[in-house]
Amino acid sequence: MEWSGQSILVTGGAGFIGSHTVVQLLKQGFSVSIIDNFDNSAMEAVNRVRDLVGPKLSLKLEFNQGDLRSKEDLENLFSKKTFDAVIHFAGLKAVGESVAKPQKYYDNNLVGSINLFEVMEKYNCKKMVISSSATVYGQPDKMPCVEDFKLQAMNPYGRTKLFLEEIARDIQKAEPEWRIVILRYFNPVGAHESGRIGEDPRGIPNNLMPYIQQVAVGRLPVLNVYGYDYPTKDGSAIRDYIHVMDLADGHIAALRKIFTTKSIGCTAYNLGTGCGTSVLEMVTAFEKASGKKIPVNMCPRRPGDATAVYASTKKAEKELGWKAKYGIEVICRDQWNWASNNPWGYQGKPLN
Ligand SMILES: NC(=O)c1ccc[n+]([C@@H]2O[C@H](COP(=O)([O-])OP(=O)(O)OC[C@H]3O[C@@H](n4cnc5c(N)ncnc54)[C@H](O)[C@@H]3O)[C@@H](O)[C@H]2O)c1
Ligand SMILES: O=c1ccn([C@@H]2O[C@H](COP(=O)(O)OP(=O)(O)O[C@H]3O[C@H](CO)[C@H](O)[C@H](O)[C@H]3O)[C@@H](O)[C@H]2O)c(=O)[nH]1
Repeated sequence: MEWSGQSILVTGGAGFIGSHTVVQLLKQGFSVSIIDNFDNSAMEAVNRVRDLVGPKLSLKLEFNQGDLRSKEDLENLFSKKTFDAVIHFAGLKAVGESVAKPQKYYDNNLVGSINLFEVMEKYNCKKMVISSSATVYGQPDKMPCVEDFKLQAMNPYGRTKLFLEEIARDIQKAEPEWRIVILRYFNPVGAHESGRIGEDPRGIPNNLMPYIQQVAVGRLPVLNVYGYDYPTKDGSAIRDYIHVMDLADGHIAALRKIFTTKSIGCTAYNLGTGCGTSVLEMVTAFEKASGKKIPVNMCPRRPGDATAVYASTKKAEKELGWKAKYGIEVICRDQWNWASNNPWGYQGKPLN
């Protein structure tokens, strides 16, 4: 079967990873429909995706404001158009908020996903790429994380990802016609090389890179480094930071696999680089890329954080033919390009 030129529904396509993936999908010749409720994104991101791909490819992009928790919104979409596959990004992702408001996370991430499965089944669209996370490995005793490790969630957000994976496996087992690829992202960072689209979190960022970025542009005074007594080379924790454009290409590789492999079943792949970088190494790399000093405040460990998490990349390399191209220098260069051109994100100026 041909695997490009088809019609793809992207849930959460206005968000950070979704917007970058939509650019790559359009460039590869796919037609794209987005559904997003702007819970954590803005129309400006979609407008900029259109600018980046140009007027001709923009004709192949359709935006629908809608919520996966509303079956009516999904019915409206599927009854009007035939989709060859769905890439499912839509979801809430803040670990701390999920601990404080677990129902909100189960409702949004699981009810929304179950609605999506039901409507896809009804309209006989049974090919899907799902966003999961390295968080489903919990705190493994061995590194790198291999796809067949025991899965274990540490908080409500992580449980929504783990349950979503299990739901997908059960549905595919019951109805073998489904072809599903689950992608477990490690730490997605960086931005499109144009500096036009990037990550724009609401409120004070929880994650390292957006926080460093906001210190560099003067929105925040100092970076709190959570943990300086880990058993690592410099005492700070280690993660596998992956460029969002590498991730976007990983989704194209997953689609190719789905369209060309009848027997794919429901298969999970790590999307990471296989390289670990410490918090302090990342600070130094960002200072070098930006020419800005990032003041740091050494703090106690953040509860629930692991010492070191990085991916085994062998399965994705072998079976998807995909490998990350970019390291932390390019990540920091592109993140700084986005930050310096858009110090206040898509809103353009501080919100009062
Ligand atoms: N960024 C990360 O660190 C990371 C790591 C691992 C996994 N993930 C997963 O990848 C996916 C994408 O993450 P992201 O970083 O692009 O997040 P994001 O918040 O930037 O994008 C998610 C998008 O989904 C939309 N959305 C949320 N709930 C919705 C709903 N019910 N209906 C319609 N739209 C809805 C939001 O408005 C947003 O545009 C998420 O499922 C997330 O859990 C992200
Ligand atoms: O202001 C900050 C923010 C983070 N960190 C440290 O930086 C490292 C990375 O933290 P992030 O919050 O950026 O990322 P995590 O690895 O904790 O988790 C992220 O990536 C995971 C996948 O591995 C999950 O998807 C999770 O939901 C997502 O938040 C951690 O050691 C953390 O303690 C700081 O020192 N200061």
